[in-house]
Amino acid sequence: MTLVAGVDSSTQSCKVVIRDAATGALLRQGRAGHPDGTEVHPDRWWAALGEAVDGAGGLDDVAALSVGGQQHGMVVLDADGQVIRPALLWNDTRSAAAARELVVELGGGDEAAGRRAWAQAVGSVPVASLTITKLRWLADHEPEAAARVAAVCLPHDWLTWRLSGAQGLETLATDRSDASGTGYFDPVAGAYRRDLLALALRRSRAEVEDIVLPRVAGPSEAVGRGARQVLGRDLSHLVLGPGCGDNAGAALGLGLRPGQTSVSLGTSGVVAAVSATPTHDASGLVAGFADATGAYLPLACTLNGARVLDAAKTVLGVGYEDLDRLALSAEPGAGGLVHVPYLEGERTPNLPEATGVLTGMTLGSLTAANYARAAVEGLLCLMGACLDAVRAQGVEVDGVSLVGGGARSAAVRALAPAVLSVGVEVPEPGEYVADGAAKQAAWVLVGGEEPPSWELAGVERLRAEPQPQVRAAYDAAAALVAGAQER
Ligand SMILES: Nc1ncnc2c1ncn2[C@@H]1O[C@H](COP(=O)(O)OP(=O)(O)O)[C@@H](O)[C@H]1O
Ligand SMILES: O=C(CO)[C@@H](O)[C@H](O)COP(=O)(O)O
Repeated sequence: MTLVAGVDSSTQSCKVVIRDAATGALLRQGRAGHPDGTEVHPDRWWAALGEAVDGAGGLDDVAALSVGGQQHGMVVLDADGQVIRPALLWNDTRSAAAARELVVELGGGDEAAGRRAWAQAVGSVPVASLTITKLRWLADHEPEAAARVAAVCLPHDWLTWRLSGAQGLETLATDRSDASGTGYFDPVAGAYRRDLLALALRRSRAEVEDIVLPRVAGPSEAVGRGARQVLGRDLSHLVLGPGCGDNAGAALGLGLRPGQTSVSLGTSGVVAAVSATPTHDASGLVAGFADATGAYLPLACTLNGARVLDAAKTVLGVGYEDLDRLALSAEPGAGGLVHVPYLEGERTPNLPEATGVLTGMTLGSLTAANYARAAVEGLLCLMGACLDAVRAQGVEVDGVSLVGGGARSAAVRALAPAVLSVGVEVPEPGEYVADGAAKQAAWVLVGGEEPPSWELAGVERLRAEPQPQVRAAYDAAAALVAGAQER
């Protein structure tokens, strides 16, 4: 039996799965936590990877490995390959002003023109999550650090590079899905836009010529082998795949085909659809990313995902099961209580400075059950708005696959079809990003035009009468928050 490994180095943890390359059967897995915070030194991901590999029983019998990872994190390296400063993660909003500046600058002073220009150039309008806005922040706030930048890469690129022994900056490699989240890669042309990198760093095009950007490998291309002495092991037998951004990894793990959509409730909330054609959404709600197979992955991502549930359970002083029980004991609409859960600011819609609100509070409505229900409904309505944004890009959505840690919530699963007004399929709880990375590793080994097709186990199919009134109440409350931000 040939074994492959897939890694998901996500915001909150690192997960490793080991699967049979031929059938996809899960053989072993491991996991280790990442530190909290929106700024993390990559060494912490490396340590967690080592721990998760140990938990998965090591890699001695594994033939190939790919790394999927949280997108956009800015990893800057000096000429010796040393990390210059802790990585700024996708959910770090300090570059919100930089994002606004970059939009206006590319539009020659006109914001609307700037939005169109960015959407056309790289498929996405910069928001604080994208790597490019973090580079502008670095240039403006830490110019000495910016001056030392010899290479820029992403979390998954850096981990793959370390596994290969970090043999010089020119051996850095990435894939099209993660490159498309930088803001300086055009996924349609398949080429970096160094002019935009120069704009971000406030340098001329010639001055950024020598900055190393990872080579963008093909979807099933090997990018090297493991090093002889790394993570305390000999990994020289290991073929390394190009890896991918976590959302593209989830799409690959789920086996999504063009026209199929996922809703992921991890740290972020993500609606992503595999598409044969690219999108260029000048509103900025939908990012025009690439997938991990050569197609596209229009995607709407929120800063607020499953941690909305964590916050509700902390407020109520209960565990996940009791939160679910409370939420399911309340009526649809939570007695008029509406929670707009912008607890970390928000990216979709782009309101980085916003805070969450709870409206409709009366002596009658303000119960633990209604609050629990409002938290679940609010999170799902936020995802519903993302679904609408993706639909507005011409993507037909008549059903979704629900994944991520938040899909473990019985209340989320039960309310999703009614609040989202679509059929919902919930595959068995699992690590679909790591599974996608493992599938990519198998594809690297066997080759061919298409990734291997592995059977998905135990898909639950959920249908319910739509409850548009829940979404209407949410939209009204969300409009109040947006209005307050504009003033
Ligand atoms: N039983 C559960 N009910 C609700 N949420 C859960 C449950 N188990 C885990 N979670 C949520 O899953 C989240 C982590 O999901 P995960 O997809 O692993 O995130 P990430 O990939 O961003 O690290 C936690 O924030 C937690 O809220
Ligand atoms: O920023 C995005 C996508 O654009 C996020 O989806 C990150 O990729 C983090 O993902 P999770 O840790 O929530 O899976």
